Amino acid sequence: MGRKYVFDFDSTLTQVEALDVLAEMTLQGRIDRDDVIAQIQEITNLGIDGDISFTQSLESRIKLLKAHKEHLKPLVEELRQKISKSIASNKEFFQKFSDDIYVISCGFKEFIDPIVAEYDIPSERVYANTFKFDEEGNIVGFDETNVLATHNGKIECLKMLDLEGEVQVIGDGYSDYVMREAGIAHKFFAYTENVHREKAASNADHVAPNLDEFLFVNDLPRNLSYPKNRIKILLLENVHPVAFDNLSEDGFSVELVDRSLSEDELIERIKGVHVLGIRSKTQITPKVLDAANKLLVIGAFCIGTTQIDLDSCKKHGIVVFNAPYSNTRSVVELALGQIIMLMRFIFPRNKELHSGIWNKTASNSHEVRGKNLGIVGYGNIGKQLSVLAEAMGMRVYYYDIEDRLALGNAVKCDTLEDLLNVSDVVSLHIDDNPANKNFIGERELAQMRKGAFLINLSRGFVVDIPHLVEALKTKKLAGAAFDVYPKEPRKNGRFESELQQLDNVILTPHIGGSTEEAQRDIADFVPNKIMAYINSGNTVDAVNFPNIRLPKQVNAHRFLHIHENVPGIMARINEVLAQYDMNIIGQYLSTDSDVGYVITDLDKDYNKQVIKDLKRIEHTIKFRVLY
Ligand SMILES: NC(=O)C1=CN([C@@H]2O[C@H](COP(=O)(O)OP(=O)(O)OC[C@H]3O[C@@H](n4cnc5c(N)ncnc54)[C@H](O)[C@@H]3O)[C@@H](O)[C@H]2O)C=CC1
Ligand SMILES: O=C(O)C(=O)COP(=O)(O)O
Repeated sequence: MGRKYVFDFDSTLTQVEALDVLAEMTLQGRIDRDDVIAQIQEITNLGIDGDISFTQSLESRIKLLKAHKEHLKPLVEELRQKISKSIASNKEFFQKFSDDIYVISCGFKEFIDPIVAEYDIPSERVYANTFKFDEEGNIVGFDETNVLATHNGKIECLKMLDLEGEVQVIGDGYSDYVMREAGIAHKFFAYTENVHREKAASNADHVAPNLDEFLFVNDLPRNLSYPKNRIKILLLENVHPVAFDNLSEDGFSVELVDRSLSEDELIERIKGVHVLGIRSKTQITPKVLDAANKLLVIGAFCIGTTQIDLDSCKKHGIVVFNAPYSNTRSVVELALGQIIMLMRFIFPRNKELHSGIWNKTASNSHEVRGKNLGIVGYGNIGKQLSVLAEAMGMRVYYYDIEDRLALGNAVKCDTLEDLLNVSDVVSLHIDDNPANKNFIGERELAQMRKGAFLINLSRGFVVDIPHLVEALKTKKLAGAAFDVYPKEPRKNGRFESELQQLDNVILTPHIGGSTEEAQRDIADFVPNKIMAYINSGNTVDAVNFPNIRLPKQVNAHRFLHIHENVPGIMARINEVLAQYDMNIIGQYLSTDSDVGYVITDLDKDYNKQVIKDLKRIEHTIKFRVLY
């Protein structure tokens, strides 16, 4: 005996409560509009949660509404735009199971019928109230003889229907749950895509954050093979809240942690996590990756990626993205500020004055105009600094191991020594490659001008700190500004460094890229990359993986196969597909020396056994099905 599916309408099939929308329309232009809308919403909620009788709730709302027949057409138009997202994307289910789907709603047939008709639910399977109109077409009441106008009317309604087979109820409210409580329905799915009502959720057999989850649990035809709410995302290190919004709005289950986690903590937390978001502090080691049984992608919500073992990630089929541009401007602005602060000895003056000492002096204070700025590492940050520093009248010299075109009037130095010899300020912007450890050591410090300044906003290990301390103490250098350190704490609290208490040394706690603007931009950039990979397999801009931009696939399944790059895998994949008579409508391959990434788009229906066979192909690292 088949199953029957009983759907609620308001806030389940649509994102909204239709009577609230109607109120917005009818009350337009009235000065007490906001008050009346608030009253209506409150009454709606009281009714849904069963705190007042439904008839009472309906009567009061209709009275406040003052609606007219003519409002119904625009109302339906509006509701059409407000179909719940996962309902709209699973139209096929409604079409295929049309005979088994019912709507039982305490709303009104006048607006429900036209909406659900588009989902192949005919009027005779829609059970709802009907309006009463006066001669002028004003809505003055409702058919009071309808059971759905009474308290717990849904129970009576479903009883009268006397449906055969297992009855499943899908709705957002307690008034839907009561059908299950009364024993007429067999299962109640609390539908939370639009609103989470605790009273319904806590009583439900299953909480369905969307229709994908409901269809998945029942193994029914669906648009997504795996519901997004089952994809777990763990975001560490206090990433900007917009990242949470972006990812949860797309349907993922997102958890936030405001600090970095140690290896042991991460090993504990990473199980079952599909997407991990980190910043510069979290170390992703092979041990962490071994524990990451579900991990598909890591988002570095920063520029640097050496905290991540990129090769191990690749071997595990884990794709890594970063945000290479979002915080560059913020770093540049801080560097500019530090150049001025250092050359004017502002921090020593500031410290003196805070401790009650007035020391007005021009000694050693200089304008930055006409001074030589040496930029080491002429990449995204170095180049921007070059342009802005020239705008302040500085003469820019730069050194890079790669050939980099000079911007403006900047002068390229052939050797680091040339740059160090000529610069009044040296600013380090080389990348976080471990080969850059102690890049500025005793010899390089000796090559700097007497009385020069050193700025490091790149990575702490790039400078040999004991030798720098020596150079500062002996006054070889007149000052330094450091934002990064060889050892940085995982969370806010105590910090110790040999650079503390030195004259004219500005210390900041790795905040070069920590501005609202930069973090906000990263919170869009990285989630977009993550979503593009999870939702369609795109790896454009991945830092450790063959890059591939895929076309949007409509009406097809997409198989993503990651394997070790050894000869013959592609042929094996296609052999398996041929065995199952699968029609390939598109196939894309991208490889690097270690891995191959094959994406195959196929006609709709397929034998599930094919997945097992594809996973069994030797050298397979990961396999995933989309749609
Ligand atoms: N303090 C903070 O909050 C932030 C720090 N950073 C750090 O800033 C640094 C620079 O970032 P981007 O400009 O985006 O990197 P980038 O990759 O665009 O540029 C780095 C440049 O350094 C050059 N380079 C590398 N090693 C070198 C060497 N030994 N000698 C000379 N040149 C060398 C590269 O060829 C490249 O042109 C990175 O280490 C990054 O992690 C980035 C953002 C925020
Ligand atoms: O972007 C980078 O590489 C940085 O150093 C900034 O890191 P953060 O996001 O502040 O941990």
